[in-house]
Amino acid sequence: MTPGKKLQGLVAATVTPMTPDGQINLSVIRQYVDYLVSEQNVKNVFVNGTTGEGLSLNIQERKQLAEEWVCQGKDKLDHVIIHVGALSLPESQELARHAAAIGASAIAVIAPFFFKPTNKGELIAFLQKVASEAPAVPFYYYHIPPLTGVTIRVEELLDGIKEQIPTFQGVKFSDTDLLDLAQCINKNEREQFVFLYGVDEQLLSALAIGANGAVGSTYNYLGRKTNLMLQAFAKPDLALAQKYQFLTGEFLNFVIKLGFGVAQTKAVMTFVSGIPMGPPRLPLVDASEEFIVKAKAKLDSIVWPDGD
Ligand SMILES: CC(=O)N[C@@H]([C@@H](O)[C@H](O)[C@H](O)CO)[C@@H](O)CC(=O)C(=O)O
Repeated sequence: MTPGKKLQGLVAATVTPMTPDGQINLSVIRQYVDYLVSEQNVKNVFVNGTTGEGLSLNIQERKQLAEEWVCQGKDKLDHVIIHVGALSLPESQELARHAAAIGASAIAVIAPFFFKPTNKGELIAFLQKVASEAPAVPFYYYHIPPLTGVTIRVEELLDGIKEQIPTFQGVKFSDTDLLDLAQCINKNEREQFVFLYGVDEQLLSALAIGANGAVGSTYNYLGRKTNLMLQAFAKPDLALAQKYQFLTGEFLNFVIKLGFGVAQTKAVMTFVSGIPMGPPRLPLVDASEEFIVKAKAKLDSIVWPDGD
């Protein structure tokens, strides 16, 4: 890992490999790291998040996964961000201390979503209690209202947050409310915070507004293509960047209509990378054979601007 290197560009929201009988499968993580770096040109990972089924794992499993990613990512990955959010504050704090002890690059925390914070003060109080357990580790708020139901606007959250959470580094913004994102970026005049966008099918819009990078599930297997979109945007060659966004959108639009979530991401990642990611954990169920056949045919049919 590269301490001090600014987090930008793509971050793969990793899936959690599992054995056919549903145990976490640490043995393929080394291969997974090598695949992301060499085949997808992605050198940052977000572990135990939504795609990683973090909230469906027990504390022990989450710690083992965090350790394996940090260990295998050493000298290969730039950033290993560990999601340590949990419904129970002491569990979240324990995971934060653990992430700090193993040398994670950063931690992130989702809003608690059973008993939900109802205002900014309650949410910040929870985040602060977790962040303070890892006082030397950069901290990200993981905003994903479609799943948490916590809709407190990030723009509001940012005011004065650094005073309460000195390690606050930025936001993983997994929402379609680009007005909120734009207001956050507009407030970030001194560029002290990092905004990583989490809705892969509309990343280009977020880049135009000023997002620094992205965390998402598709960067596991479309990282190389999305990196080409980032390059085109930076050039700037907007028409080329749009072409990449339209094509990833075409794939996602197709699979979303079939029913697309973490189980399906595991299946796609398995057939694209050749690494067995295994089944998801209940209540999620395996992607159907029909889904796999159709998704593979769709992905194979796409002709990318780089000729692939
Ligand atoms: C709801 C959801 O799973 N969103 C994904 C996206 O990458 C999503 O899979 C993609 O945009 C396709 O819809 C990420 O934001 C989640 C994520 O980064 C994570 O796993 O922590």
